[in-house]
Amino acid sequence: MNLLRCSALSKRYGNKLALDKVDLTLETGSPIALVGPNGAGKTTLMSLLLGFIKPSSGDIKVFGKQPGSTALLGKVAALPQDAALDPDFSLATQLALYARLHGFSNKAAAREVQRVLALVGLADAANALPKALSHGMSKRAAIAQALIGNPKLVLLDEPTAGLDPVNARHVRDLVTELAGDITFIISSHNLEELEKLCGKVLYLDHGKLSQAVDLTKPDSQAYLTLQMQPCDMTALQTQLQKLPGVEAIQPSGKHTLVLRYQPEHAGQLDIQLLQLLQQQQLAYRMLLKGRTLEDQLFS
Ligand SMILES: Nc1ncnc2c1ncn2[C@@H]1O[C@H](COP(=O)(O)OP(=O)(O)OP(=O)(O)O)[C@@H](O)[C@H]1O
Repeated sequence: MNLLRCSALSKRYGNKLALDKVDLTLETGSPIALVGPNGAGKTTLMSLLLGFIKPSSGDIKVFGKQPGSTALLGKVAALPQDAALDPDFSLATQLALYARLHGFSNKAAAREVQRVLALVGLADAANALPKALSHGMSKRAAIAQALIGNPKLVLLDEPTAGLDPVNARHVRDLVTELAGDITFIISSHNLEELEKLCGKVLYLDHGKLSQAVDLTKPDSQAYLTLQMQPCDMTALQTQLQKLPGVEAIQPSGKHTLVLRYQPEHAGQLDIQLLQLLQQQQLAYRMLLKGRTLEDQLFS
């Protein structure tokens, strides 16, 4: 199903061009990452998707409709980065109010609150005040708010920023669990996390959509990423270069090498590489077919 279609979408604030003729078509499905340096235009694109602001020129359609139109009411939701509930009213009271605003009756709103709180693992905290919640619980409560009414598209802005590893994982698991019913667009600077969660990565830079990486497809060229235990990386690189089919080797970080090879060698190269490490009595930490998202975007 078509999720989003932008054609020559531009947004200008005064003389600042925040989005510059973005053409983009996205289908519903696995989570989509939106990455790019500070000021690249990510929040602007999210705000356009939600209908909070209007394009300066070009066109944008979400599920075939104009963002902000009544046809999209309840279908599109967002978790802003600094989302916060009123500290002094219980979760149940506030979420019920949001559910009422979505058109639920009093009774249905109470059921909806229970449903979304259970989804985020906060069923027991319905009567808690937001000021009594940990940062991780507050984030989950804000996600619960975004899930009211069963939206089909949910935009998450830095959903795990500032969370400890356990709570961050909880949020990631939640997104993975819900991704069958909801398409998520996640804006984040955490590439490792996005790699775990997303099927597609959009890279914005200076308002232009400069790359779109499909993580569900193998790298178009053949790569292996080898992460070693500390060893003489220069000597290892010389050895690896001699393996049949290896075209180029690029260091990536202190103990990691990215090998580009001729695709016809895909069947044997990883085995030959492991044999070489065994002969040399070298220990590796990880051997990955393909490249990390960071290497795909920046090398
Ligand atoms: N209301 C505004 N008025 C003027 N300029 C703005 C406004 N909002 C954003 N900008 C500018 O537009 C550009 C894109 O901003 P945007 O917030 O969309 O980037 P971003 O990719 O979300 O950045 P970050 O990663 O820092 O959140 C920036 O140069 C920013 O300064």
